Amino acid sequence: MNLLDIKEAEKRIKELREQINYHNYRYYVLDSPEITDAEYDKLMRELIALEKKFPELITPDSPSQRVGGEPLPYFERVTHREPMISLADAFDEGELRDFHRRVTETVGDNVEYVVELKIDGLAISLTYENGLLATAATRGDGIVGENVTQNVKTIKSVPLRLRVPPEKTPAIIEVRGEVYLSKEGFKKLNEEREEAGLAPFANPRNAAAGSIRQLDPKITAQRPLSTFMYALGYVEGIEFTTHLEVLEYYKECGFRVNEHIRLFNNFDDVVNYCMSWQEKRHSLPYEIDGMVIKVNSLEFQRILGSTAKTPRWAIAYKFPAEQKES
Ligand SMILES: NC(=O)c1cc2c(N)ncc(C(N)=O)c2s1
Repeated sequence: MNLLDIKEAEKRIKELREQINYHNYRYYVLDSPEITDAEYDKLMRELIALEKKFPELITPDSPSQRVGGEPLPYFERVTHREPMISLADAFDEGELRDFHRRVTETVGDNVEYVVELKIDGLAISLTYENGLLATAATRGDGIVGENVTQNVKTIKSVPLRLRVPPEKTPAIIEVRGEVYLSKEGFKKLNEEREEAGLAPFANPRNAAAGSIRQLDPKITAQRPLSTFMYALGYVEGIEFTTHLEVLEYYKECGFRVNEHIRLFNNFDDVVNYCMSWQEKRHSLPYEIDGMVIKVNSLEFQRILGSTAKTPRWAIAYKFPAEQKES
């Protein structure tokens, strides 16, 4: 095997890695593939064959590294650099307006809010070091979570490397969001479980949690999990001034960010938007259990701070429980 072979292989492996990562991004993040599954599989087969021949050329962001390794005996614990907060709940319009009044008493009337859907899945924290996915952890108790990196790497909407240029790549960033199963994916999974004589999952949230907290990544890899990223944890090497900027940056990085996120500068619109989703949510392809309202300015978030348990700059509006069809 002469030096030329290895140099040629290295060039071709880099090309294939970038092409396949791009096509994963197109299919799983933008939901608009450019090639057929057969063409994608062909690229994957060529990459795996080349990496088999030249294992020293395998890199951590190679799409071949997504398919899980051996089952783990247990999950290691991970301490979040920045705690994962839990939100206070508002159950009606009055409680929403109380939140707004408390905010304006502290930062004044000129405040913008970002309003987002509250995805009914499992919270996750992804730590990228110099642009590479280093650790994925569950929320746990907010301070310490479980290391589920091998499982999260099987989720194709999670980039193994941030899709931004080096000058926009932070040394460290904790990207937070939700892993979820679509209503369709949940239904199909439960049909498979019933056929296999296994107990069905009660709801998509339990199914997502059960799929991520699997010790065997090959089982996780078979589950149609997806993600929406929506919050920032610890970050080093990049500055943001608003929450909306963080979400725009996440899109540049190649994360899935929910399309129904809106910015409002008056609270009546916030309330109307939240109420409008009480019925509309039934037409969504995934489950939500409410809305999340956040002060957009990160400076105002710092001024408002947090109570012992929850931020003063955000609140969850929970939809009233529905009568289950009997
Ligand atoms: N516990 C939390 O802080 C959050 C939980 C959730 C959730 N389940 N879905 C969406 C958001 C969001 N868009 O911010 C948040 S924030």
